[in-house]
Amino acid sequence: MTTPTIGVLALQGDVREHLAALTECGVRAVGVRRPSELADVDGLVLPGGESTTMSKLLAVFDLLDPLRERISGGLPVFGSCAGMILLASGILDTRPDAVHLDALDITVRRNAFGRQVDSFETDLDVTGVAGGPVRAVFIRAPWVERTGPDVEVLGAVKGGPADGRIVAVRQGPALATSFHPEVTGDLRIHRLFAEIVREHA
Ligand SMILES: NC(=O)CC[C@H](N)C(=O)O
Repeated sequence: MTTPTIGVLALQGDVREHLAALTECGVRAVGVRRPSELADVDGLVLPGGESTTMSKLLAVFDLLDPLRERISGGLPVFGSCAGMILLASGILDTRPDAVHLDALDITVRRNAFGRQVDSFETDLDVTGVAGGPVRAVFIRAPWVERTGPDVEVLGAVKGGPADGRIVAVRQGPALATSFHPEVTGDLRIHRLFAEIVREHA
């Protein structure tokens, strides 16, 4: 395949950081705000930010139906933090009208790590990521409370009050992390996603 084009949903959240990380991975990285832009990408990153705000903006920007269609057509997607929440099939502790895109057969709990530890960092082994643990940065992050039979658990917290909580998952072309790989300068998660995009092209 020629260089894949990977979009970053650019409605809200840490769009620039994902665009920079993807560009460093050698793919063409573009912001996606319109259905025509969505139609042109080989994969899409849903960034961290605020999932209920992004839910509303998806509808305002007429992206909800086209995005659902592309996901059911097998578009590779990577959601980090709020992006993971949007990709889930079930969401706990959210607004009743929050959007779930059903790309992953998981139930997530929003803001699961609690207020005292709203933000923290830890080292995490991630299946499929070679070269040692990933530095995982959690910012008012969700965790995964249920995984369906087709979901592969790629990473879970080790130690502390959240020991064993699932924070990285994959189901076919859909990848999600509770944490923010775009803020650490470690490109391995973005490279993994770029590989998934190439495989599915
Ligand atoms: N850093 C993040 O993406 C936080 C997610 C946010 N707590 C939400 O519920 O959408």
